[in-house]
Amino acid sequence: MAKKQMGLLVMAYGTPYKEEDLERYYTHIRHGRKPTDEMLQDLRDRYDAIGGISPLAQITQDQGEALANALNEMQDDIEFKLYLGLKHIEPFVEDAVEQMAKDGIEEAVSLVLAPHYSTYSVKSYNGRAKEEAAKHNIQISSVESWYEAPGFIEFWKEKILEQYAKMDEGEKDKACLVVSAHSLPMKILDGGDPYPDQLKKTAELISEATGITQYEIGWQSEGNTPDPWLGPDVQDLTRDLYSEKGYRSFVYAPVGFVSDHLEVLYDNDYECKVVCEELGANYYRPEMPNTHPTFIYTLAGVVMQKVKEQV
Ligand SMILES: CC1=C(CCC(=O)O)c2cc3nc(cc4[nH]c(cc5[nH]c(cc1n2)c(C)c5CCC(=O)O)c(CCC(=O)O)c4C)C(CCC(=O)O)=C3C
Ligand SMILES: [Fe+2]
Repeated sequence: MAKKQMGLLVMAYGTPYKEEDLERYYTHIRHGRKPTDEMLQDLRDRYDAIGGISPLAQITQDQGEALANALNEMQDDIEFKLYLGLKHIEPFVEDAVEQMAKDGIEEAVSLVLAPHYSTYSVKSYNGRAKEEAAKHNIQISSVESWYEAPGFIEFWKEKILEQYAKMDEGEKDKACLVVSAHSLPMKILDGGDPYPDQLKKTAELISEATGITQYEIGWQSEGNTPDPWLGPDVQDLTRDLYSEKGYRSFVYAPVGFVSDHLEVLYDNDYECKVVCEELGANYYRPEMPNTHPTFIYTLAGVVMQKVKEQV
């Protein structure tokens, strides 16, 4: 029997491919408003600090391919065909859906490479995908979140414990795990957005799995806008925990992200590290999921479950 063809729409934030892309990328993030020269320079400096451009473009591509391969390996009924759709640079989410239509795809499943659901992130990705899909009569079923998938927790457990294994017992007693995600404007809370509760749940599950009870939730990478953003910011949190709870080692687990990219390589590995150095505390940051098999097979399981719900 011929395999059924299904589109696999993998969506992610996107990043500049080369330095010249920076301005139009930032302008897209700002809903079409050009950043000032100062804002642009500030962003350029941050990319320069991580080596010029972000490794994210390649990692997203690799994650998509690894996921499609895993899905095609684990079952014989469906042939998944990968389409990458990005939020802020080409191939945009709409480009990916249009390509599906050109390829004759009638049915697809979509997944955002971000574990927690928010109106600002996952909802907007899936909304854009569905709007374009409707124009082409493509049926898309969308995974909405996977922040409590056992394999996802298992991945973080392994990587966090790898860091704790570097400490002696005395250091562990004064160590704090900082579980974080990208901050969002506080106005998301008005609509009852589940984002903060989902992060809390991920943190609780990691605590249960690792046995680490000294943990805190923080927010990071907040945007350059006048709105109030969800806090505490991980840098302020680090200072407060140092002085109020006596912690001397900090293990940062930015579980709202899945790749090595600017928000981790700069906001954690540079900014949080500087705070730790100023305080005289130890800085640790577990490896990100990237294309780790535990992570990829977890996503494959989540996608298959969504596909099965549809039949
Ligand atoms: C929820 C969320 C995620 C996680 C979920 C998901 O992945 O979808 C995420 C991820 C990412 N965000 C990224 C990059 C940026 N985000 C920005 C700005 C903003 N992000 C926001 C939200 C999120 N962002 C928001 C509400 C703004 C303010 C917009 C405004 O101004 O109204 C800016 C502008 C400058 C600045 O504010 O820093 C940049 C450069 C990169 C790529 C890094 C790389 O290239 O390696 C990644 C993975
Ligand atoms: Fe962002």
